[in-house]
Amino acid sequence: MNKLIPAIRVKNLNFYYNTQKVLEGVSMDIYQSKVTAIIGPSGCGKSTFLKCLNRMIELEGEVKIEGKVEFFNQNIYERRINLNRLRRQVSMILSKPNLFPMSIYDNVAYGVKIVGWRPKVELDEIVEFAIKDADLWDEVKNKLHKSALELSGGQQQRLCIARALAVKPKVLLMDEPCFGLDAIASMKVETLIQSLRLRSELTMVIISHNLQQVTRVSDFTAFFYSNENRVGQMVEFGVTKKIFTNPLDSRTRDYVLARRS
Ligand SMILES: Nc1ncnc2c1ncn2[C@@H]1O[C@H](COP(=O)(O)OP(=O)(O)OP(=O)(O)O)[C@@H](O)[C@H]1O
Repeated sequence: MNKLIPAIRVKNLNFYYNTQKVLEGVSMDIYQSKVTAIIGPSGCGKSTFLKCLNRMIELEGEVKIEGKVEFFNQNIYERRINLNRLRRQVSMILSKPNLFPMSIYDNVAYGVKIVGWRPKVELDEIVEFAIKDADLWDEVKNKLHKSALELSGGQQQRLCIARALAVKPKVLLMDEPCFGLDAIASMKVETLIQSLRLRSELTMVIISHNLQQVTRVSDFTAFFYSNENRVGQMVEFGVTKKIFTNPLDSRTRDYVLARRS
């Protein structure tokens, strides 16, 4: 394996909703250009953790964060961080597609326009490239000005990915991106993740309950689990193949085996 460079370093992260502690002592590196999967039982704090990586968690209300999250060596919880810039560079794909009620074209152009004015030809090109990057071009090229909400669930999810790609993020956080999709739509999203993994500098973090999918798409896996006080911890992190064939911790082994059988 080539030298691994951390895009994000999480150092001793504790997280609270109000006074309720949800995550404790999470430390891990998320490597550049790799896919890291987060797995674990429901309620162990996977989504919460993901939202801490671009400060989306602060939209959840009264929250407290201790520890550090460094994005290319800068602590994102420092006061002077530009949140809009951070969330463009560390972009989030939710389990339910969250498109705007506007055209396919405008959805993808939206974030690009916020960053700054561009001539129409340039914008057209960015939109086309992003939709091609999201493996959706052939399906939508003749209806770019139709409502994005008329697309199927799987197409909407790939359009969300196109919208994120249009502003050239460094990291893509995906929270169960295939949730609720049928097998074919789910496979298309998975194929897209595979193709982004092969040909780009993009770093991806994906939460999935589908462990078969995790073994197919990820390079590294982190296993989260709630302790006896129902506080989430990262129990084990490693190369995906090792986590699934020879984990160190019995809790990881039990979870991986139970969900495979
Ligand atoms: N906005 C919120 N306010 C208060 N508590 C919350 C909030 N969101 C989540 N929680 C609680 O935090 C804990 C962790 O939730 P989280 O959604 O991060 O877990 P998860 O591992 O992603 O679960 P799942 O696999 O079911 O999506 C749970 O006990 C949950 O009830």
